[in-house]
Amino acid sequence: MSEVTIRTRGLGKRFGEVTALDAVDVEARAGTVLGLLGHNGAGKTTLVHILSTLSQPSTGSATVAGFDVRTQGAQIRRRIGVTAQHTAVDHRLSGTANLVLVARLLGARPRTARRRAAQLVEAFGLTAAANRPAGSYSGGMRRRLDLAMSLVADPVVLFLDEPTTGLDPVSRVNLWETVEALVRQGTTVLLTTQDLHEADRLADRITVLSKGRVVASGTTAELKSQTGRRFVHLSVGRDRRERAAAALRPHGYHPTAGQGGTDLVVGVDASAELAVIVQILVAAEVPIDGLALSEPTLDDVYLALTSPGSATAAEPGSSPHAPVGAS
Ligand SMILES: Nc1ncnc2c1ncn2[C@@H]1O[C@H](COP(=O)(O)OP(=O)(O)OP(=O)(O)O)[C@@H](O)[C@H]1O
Repeated sequence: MSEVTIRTRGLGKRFGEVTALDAVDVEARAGTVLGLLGHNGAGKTTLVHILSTLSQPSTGSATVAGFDVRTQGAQIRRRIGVTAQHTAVDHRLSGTANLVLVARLLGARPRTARRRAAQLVEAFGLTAAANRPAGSYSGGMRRRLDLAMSLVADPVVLFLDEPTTGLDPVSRVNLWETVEALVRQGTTVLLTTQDLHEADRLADRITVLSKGRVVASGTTAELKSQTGRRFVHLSVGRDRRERAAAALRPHGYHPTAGQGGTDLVVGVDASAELAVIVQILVAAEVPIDGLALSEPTLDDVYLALTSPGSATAAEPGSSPHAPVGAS
């Protein structure tokens, strides 16, 4: 088992009356991506600020790369890279000059700084534009440069705050592949994102924050199974939809209208219920043209965990569908 690179225990942060973080425990192992999800104001930025030593916790403890955020900030700052939502790129300087500047600020000699800048320019596919002012770069190129700038010092831990916001689909995938390559080389990434597809793709483990507290933590598969709900998608023909819904209702199933080729969607707690639903419809003499079982998506999980009255939101995926035969 690889070592733990980020660890918090009972971490709390208060701003006057506001409790931004309350007894937060998170953990990320070396060479993995920890996805941090949560609504606006959930406490994500506060947590990243504490871990990157921009602010001190009110209670609890945290270590990054084995160093204590309260007492060993300088050691931590030497080992981390931060890519924030507002890029650190100086638009007047060229890509190369931005990278050289960062390297020089970190204490590298001019020659070493130029060498590191050249390596990163190449690694991030910016060679052709390296000597142009960064202000002339596309959004995707600027994001790549920003990421390259956070990697000048070869950080052990990388904090990525919504790294692909505003990027086109191809640039997003390119950036994801870059992050995946870094992680394969051993970098630990703390990824804050509102993009659940991004979290699903990149994160090994996910922590969901709500109102400063951890409401769920685990692999995406664990979180998906935690919501406990799967969906049976039935094709029975539009004219038989009513009859099928009426047959299912007395058994405690409340089908909703499907979309596309699906006529009905039924939430189930276990895959085995698929057989039960089929038996009910066969007994009611409703022919089934097609059926499929779908897993909850990370969006479903997130909504179930964070929406107000999340017990009712435990019917993930059903929200877009109108109830059938509300009698
Ligand atoms: N410097 C501060 N002074 C007072 N309150 C603050 C301060 N910083 C954060 N807060 C409060 O702490 C809570 C958590 O904020 P934080 O910025 O960490 O949330 P977030 O999850 O990053 O939100 P977003 O997704 O909108 O960026 C919010 O209620 C916020 O208003």
